[in-house]
Amino acid sequence: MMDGHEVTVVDNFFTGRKRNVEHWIGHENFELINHDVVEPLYIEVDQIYHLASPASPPNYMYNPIKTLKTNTIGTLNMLGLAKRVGARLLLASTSEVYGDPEVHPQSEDYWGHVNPIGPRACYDEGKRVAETMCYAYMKQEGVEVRVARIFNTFGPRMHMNDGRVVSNFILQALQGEPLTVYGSGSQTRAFQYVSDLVNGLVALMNSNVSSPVNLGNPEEHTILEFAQLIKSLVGSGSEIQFLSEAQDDPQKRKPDIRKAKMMLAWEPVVPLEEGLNKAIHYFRKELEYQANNQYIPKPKPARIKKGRTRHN
Ligand SMILES: O=c1ccn([C@@H]2O[C@H](COP(=O)(O)OP(=O)(O)O[C@H]3OC[C@@H](O)[C@H](O)[C@H]3O)[C@@H](O)[C@H]2O)c(=O)[nH]1
Repeated sequence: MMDGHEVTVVDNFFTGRKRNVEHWIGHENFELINHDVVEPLYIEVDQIYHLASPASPPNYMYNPIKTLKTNTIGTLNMLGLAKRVGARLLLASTSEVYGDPEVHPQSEDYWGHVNPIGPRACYDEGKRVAETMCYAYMKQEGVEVRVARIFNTFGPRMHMNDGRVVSNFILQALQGEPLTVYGSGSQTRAFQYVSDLVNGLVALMNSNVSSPVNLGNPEEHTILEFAQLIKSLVGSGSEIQFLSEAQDDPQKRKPDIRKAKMMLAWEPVVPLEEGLNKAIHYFRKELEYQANNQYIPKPKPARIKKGRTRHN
């Protein structure tokens, strides 16, 4: 929008929030449509960033059929729209297409290790078939596609109830609650800050790279290290609580980003601690906002019925 593009945001608000975009309402380049991509959409566009789908494991497992419909029927609808109007489509795919990987770090040519009938399948298999659909439309119909395999990402405007590890740990640390580590905490992840991802998505969309590209920050830590780091950045006295491990939880994950560096001249630039401090600041404000804006329904005054005689 700041570059002069007209942007139409399409959201069914299943996990999104109007408050995340309300500051743009009224801007001449901005439009917001309340729509679910599982239904067809007829608009005129040049580029489609197909980001729809819950991405947090508790959210996508909450309604697996809906997650599957969004990633299959929703992707078909968006590819159909791209074909009709001659638009380029960028699919937000995921590091979860690599499953619980046997190759480390994960590069784009790794086919993955996914349980097709496990609890995560609605999302990881959903995204895998979404990629398949993109390349079928490219080959058969000539639709221009871009596929970003997005690794763990965090930042301001994540939902308080998102359920992913960074927002959970920050909120727990801020409220003095125990930080919930699933399993031993020896599993690893590498987290990128949201602005790095956005720059990567725009670079990929406007590149000529049609094959999948990993977008992530390769700085890898164990989940226990994340818990300790967040505790110390918040200055929290919270305990660390070990809970049972999540089923099919990938044990190691770290992106190989050589392709993005070479073909998009992109790499993450926001250091982990700087990004975490921004997210901590955001959630601190959110907790204050919530405390000051609790909706407490007032008791209704008794209704006085007019024009009726009361019979005892
Ligand atoms: O409170 C928590 C939450 C999560 N975890 C652990 O922290 C790790 C990361 O979990 P998250 O839920 O944040 O994210 P995951 O890596 O499992 O999945 C994510 O992968 C990449 C993206 O496609 C998605 O954002 C999401 O599916 C897991 O090992 C999980 O078990 C905790 O220890 N405690």
